[in-house]
Amino acid sequence: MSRFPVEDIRNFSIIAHVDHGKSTLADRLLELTGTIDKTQKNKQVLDKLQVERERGITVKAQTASLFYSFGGKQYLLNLIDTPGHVDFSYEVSRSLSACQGVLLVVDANEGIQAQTVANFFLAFEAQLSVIPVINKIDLKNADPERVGKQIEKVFDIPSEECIKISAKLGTNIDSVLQAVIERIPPPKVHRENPLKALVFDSTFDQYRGVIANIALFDGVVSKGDKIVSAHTKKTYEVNEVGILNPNEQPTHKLYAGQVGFLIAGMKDVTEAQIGDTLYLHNHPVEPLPGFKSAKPMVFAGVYPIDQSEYNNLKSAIEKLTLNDSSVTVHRDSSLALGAGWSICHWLWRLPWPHAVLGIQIWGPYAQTVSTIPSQPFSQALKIHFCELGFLGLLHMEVFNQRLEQEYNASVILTTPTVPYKAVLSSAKLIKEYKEKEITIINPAQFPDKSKVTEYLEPVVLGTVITPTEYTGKIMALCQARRAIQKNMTFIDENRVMLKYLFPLNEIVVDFYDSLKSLSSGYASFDYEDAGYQTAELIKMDILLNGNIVEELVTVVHREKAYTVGKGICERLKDSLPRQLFEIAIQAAVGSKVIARETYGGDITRKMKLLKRQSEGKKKLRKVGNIEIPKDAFIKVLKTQPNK
Ligand SMILES: Nc1nc2c(ncn2[C@@H]2O[C@H](COP(=O)(O)OP(=O)(O)OP(=O)(O)O)[C@@H](O)[C@H]2O)c(=O)[nH]1
Repeated sequence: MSRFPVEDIRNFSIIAHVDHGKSTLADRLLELTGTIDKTQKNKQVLDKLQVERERGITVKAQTASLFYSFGGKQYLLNLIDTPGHVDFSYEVSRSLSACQGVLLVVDANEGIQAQTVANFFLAFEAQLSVIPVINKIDLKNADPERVGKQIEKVFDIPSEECIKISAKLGTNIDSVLQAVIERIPPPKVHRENPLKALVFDSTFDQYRGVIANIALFDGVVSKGDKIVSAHTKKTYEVNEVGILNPNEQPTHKLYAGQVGFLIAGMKDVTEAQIGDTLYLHNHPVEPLPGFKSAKPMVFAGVYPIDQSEYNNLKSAIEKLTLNDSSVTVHRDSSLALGAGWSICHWLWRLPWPHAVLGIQIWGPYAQTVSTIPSQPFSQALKIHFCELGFLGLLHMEVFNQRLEQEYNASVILTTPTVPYKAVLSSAKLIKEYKEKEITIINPAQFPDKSKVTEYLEPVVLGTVITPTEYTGKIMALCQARRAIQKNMTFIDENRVMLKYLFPLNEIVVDFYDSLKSLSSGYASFDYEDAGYQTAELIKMDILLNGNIVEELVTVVHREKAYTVGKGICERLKDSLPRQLFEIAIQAAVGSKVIARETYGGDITRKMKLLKRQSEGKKKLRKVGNIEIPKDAFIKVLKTQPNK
């Protein structure tokens, strides 16, 4: 690695809207530089995760070092592939911190999309050189001239600077590599200074422990060096360093300006914080600024399907969050089960009185009972779960899929919620929470209106880019989601860019799907955090035969209470098994019932039971003898309340 002086190194990323061809371009760059074999028919080599290959998307940024000869010199080009989806822009900005320039890939047919705009500004704000690349020029409908003009209009980059390529056919890939060398500056680093390395990513390997991806800002690191983590102050001996080519390839040393991996006996997942600075023992340095921690936008409870698997799930989550640090574990909690509902959730085949006598049940129920851990009964009646924060819904789904595929953990995710806030007026509550403004993630903790000055909800600034013919429908959709229009710009004669301020809650579940379906898939969407706004929020209870079902308490905007309440009641009705007697399912705000479904009451069977009815019915109603299937509760929580 010493062959490469700093001026012969380029660190760059590829950024683009989803599906515009980043990974395909990365494959071609890898082939052209001989990093991978052309004949292997490699496809998306950098998409290593199973979920990435299945979904055809990149969720995790990957790094590869390429060697390229140009003008009689060999260059070391470090390519960092990044995800394109809105939920993963956190990975994008992390990747950018290790780069000096980017290739901004735009589809020659689709043109600039919402994520193109978002990604461009991430790079622009980081003061990186931007090389526009118009891809897919082989497509029948490709119009690179039009896209070039869009780039000039929206990003102020002269259209002559655009490189027109077909990543699929390998057309003009050479010009891309040459532009990387000519237009991106080498990193500004000092090899003679003591080591200063940024951990910009890390993964956990069962056998080798933590593998950190590092970018060296100063100095040199070699196998055998003693290094210190600025974050934990722990000292380690470096076992292995090397480059990613794209698989790990050990080298003797890594020098400032280079990017590679490092293994140093970090066993615990908490030891390799992304954003940490590593330095040599006895040569402390000023740590690099690190990264802002990712801000979760949606929260969801994660339950193991089998409660006895809870500890395994917890450790799988710990490992996966090391690799995907944008997931925050908000709460590792347990919900004490009170009402008959919850007990039935556990012992769903048993009617309530049996559950009370739970420990003494034998015979046909023995199987069910044995799923209760051998703890005191009160302990057994707890559902253990983790509440996790995600950057968005796709992020949540991908995390779930990765837990299953990479860690063999089967989980159930509940409907996502957003973090609301309340400004407290009650002195007692302020004392209890030790602050005036509290964030509410668990709806059960939503303070009563009489105890607050105001409620606040998170808002985002959304960008929609669409062909003009769908503008009317999209505006109506945005309005129905309580959004406020901020701006409207034509990016060419056929496309318009709309900016709206959205309550996050209104877009978090199904907005993207609705937008796609009413624009036949042509509109694109992206959003950025825009703080909080005052909102008329209310807490809504769901009652079964007059008993509040704790797990289904939700916070909704006053305007949406009826729709959401009705939806939950209907879904609950559909999820419960047939009942002999009538049960009321109600949605209520305070003491006011706003939606109601009546359910059950099988007439023929009822007739037969008429004689016994009166007493029995009363008893059953009183104790809420509802046999609730295990998945009913989950179905209701899982299904999207806004639909
Ligand atoms: N016709 C044509 N298709 C292309 C070209 N480049 C990529 N594609 C196709 O476009 C689709 C998306 O390409 P990817 O490389 O996966 O796109 P990406 O931007 O990496 O997508 P994400 O990883 O999901 O963000 C694939 O079906 C590619 O085969 C091209 O130059 N021409």
